[in-house]
Amino acid sequence: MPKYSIGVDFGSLSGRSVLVEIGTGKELDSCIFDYPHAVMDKQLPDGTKLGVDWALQDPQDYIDVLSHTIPELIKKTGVSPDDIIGIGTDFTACTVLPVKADGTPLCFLAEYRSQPHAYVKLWKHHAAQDKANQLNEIAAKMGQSWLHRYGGKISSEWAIPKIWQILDEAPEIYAAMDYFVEAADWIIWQMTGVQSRNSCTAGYKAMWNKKDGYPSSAFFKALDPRLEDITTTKLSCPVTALGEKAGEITAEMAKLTGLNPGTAVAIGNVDAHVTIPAVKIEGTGKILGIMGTSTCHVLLGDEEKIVPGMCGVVEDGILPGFFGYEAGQSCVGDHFDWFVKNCVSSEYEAAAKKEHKNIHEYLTDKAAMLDAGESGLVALDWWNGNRSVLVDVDLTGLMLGMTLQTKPEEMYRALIEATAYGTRKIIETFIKSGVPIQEFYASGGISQKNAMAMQIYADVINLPVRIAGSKQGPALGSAIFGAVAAGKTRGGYDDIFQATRDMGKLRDDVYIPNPVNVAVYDKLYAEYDILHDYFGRGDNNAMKRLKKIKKDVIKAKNN
Ligand SMILES: Nc1ncnc2c1ncn2[C@@H]1O[C@H](COP(=O)(O)OP(=O)(O)O)[C@@H](O)[C@H]1O
Ligand SMILES: O=C(CO)[C@@H](O)[C@@H](O)COP(=O)(O)O
Repeated sequence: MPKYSIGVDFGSLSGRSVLVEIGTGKELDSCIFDYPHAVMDKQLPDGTKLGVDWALQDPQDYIDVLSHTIPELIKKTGVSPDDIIGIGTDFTACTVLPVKADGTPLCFLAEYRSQPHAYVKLWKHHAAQDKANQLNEIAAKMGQSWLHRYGGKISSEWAIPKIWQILDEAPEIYAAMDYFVEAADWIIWQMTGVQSRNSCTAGYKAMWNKKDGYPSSAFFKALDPRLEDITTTKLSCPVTALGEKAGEITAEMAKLTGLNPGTAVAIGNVDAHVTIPAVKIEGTGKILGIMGTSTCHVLLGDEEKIVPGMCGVVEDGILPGFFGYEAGQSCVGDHFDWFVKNCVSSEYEAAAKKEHKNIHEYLTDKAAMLDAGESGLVALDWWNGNRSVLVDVDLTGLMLGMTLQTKPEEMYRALIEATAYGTRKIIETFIKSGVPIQEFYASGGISQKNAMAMQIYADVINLPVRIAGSKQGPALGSAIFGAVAAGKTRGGYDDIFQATRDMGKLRDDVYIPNPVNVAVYDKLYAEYDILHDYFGRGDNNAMKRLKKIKKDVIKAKNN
């Protein structure tokens, strides 16, 4: 009798569950649940206004993903819960929330319902940039040795800038929280009844290291004396390595999901990192881009190398025995989404409808008729800041070369190309720093939906591009970890590498660079490079000045 594992992928706007056969990786079915509160970036449900660059979520939506998708999956597939032996989950990160000692989120308590700082701060909450700047300055001044593991700069997306923002702006929330936890770990807590912290988010997002632990209390004290004991209070909890079992489904969670109590639950994981086994990567030289709303790049290395502007290098941070590297682009599909929502005429909308295409497909088909370089456009991919290699969320978008003849499909293509240039910058930085890369693997929505974009990536980075065999890369990866949590004696695996070989999937087709396009894109990339350094490395801080003017005006308007 085959055994099964469930993988649940908690994305930025929805959660997806997939039921997978252990041993083959065959996906029987999947279910999706859109978060009712989506991303709160303007106001809370009661109308409380949020500031510029805020992005919050309501953790009830995560529980609703489990209670909707898992029973539906069991019903649709007809698989008996007796044969579902494991479950794994992955989350966006750093997506963090303040909770009480029993795991209750502060935002569930009536007294904090109108307090923005009581909610989940989503990974793309960028309002703690001033804290990140101060942290980076102090860490550099104090010669903190861990800073190099994060490419020399901590991002405002991460845990410490976010909790420091709470301490500064809402000290009562800081005092009221017993723990500050990643949503990746909170959901595991809800499922098993036990708190755990996974090595991936602790390592990449909270500066924890397998050998050295967290930065010293002297460092936290230098940030703010009130943070001195943070690692033994709000962050305290032993860190567990990926691939371990976190616990088992509780009776209460069994009632909610239809799973059997006692089903093995894998330790929490991150949507990008968890996808490595899903695409059969079990060694070095292959960089994986999870291309959706944003792109996260993950890669295995044999040694710890210092790579400027990477998000981090964490020992065992992706697979045991390797140094896991992460880099990323804060906005990829979001660029295209912004464009189709704001810059396409009703004439185009109507034409797309007539051809029974969605607007992305319509624009892509038109853009695919163009040759590389034909539009005369070049864009910077910073509509949501720059995560790597500049690590600066205050950078903004730019498109150069527009004329009265410029068409929407040309701009759409220029935005796709810009994200490919951003990826090339990241790849070149890794290679220059001694981390070898020979192939690009792609997973996530865009890798499945847009063949033109994938060919552009192959041409811009001049590397073969391989595509994930599953439309649900992260969820499949989570299910693989779920099978490992169950263990061999229950019908799963003891070894993540064997599970990867058996259950990971890649498509047979490969995008091979076209030499004619490679030559044109080399020239365009040279232009991108000049603009990248001019606007991104301080020669011209116009983007920051504009943002400052905007913030001041909005603040005055709201007062
Ligand atoms: N055909 C397409 N070509 C390019 N981008 C697309 C296309 N269809 C949707 N997108 C973009 O893909 C993103 C969603 O990616 P997906 O992987 O499904 O979600 P998530 O990042 O939330 O996991 C959106 O930002 C959307 O703009
Ligand atoms: O930053 C990370 C992982 O480190 C991602 O979780 C974050 O970019 C969100 O990814 P999505 O684009 O929503 O899939």
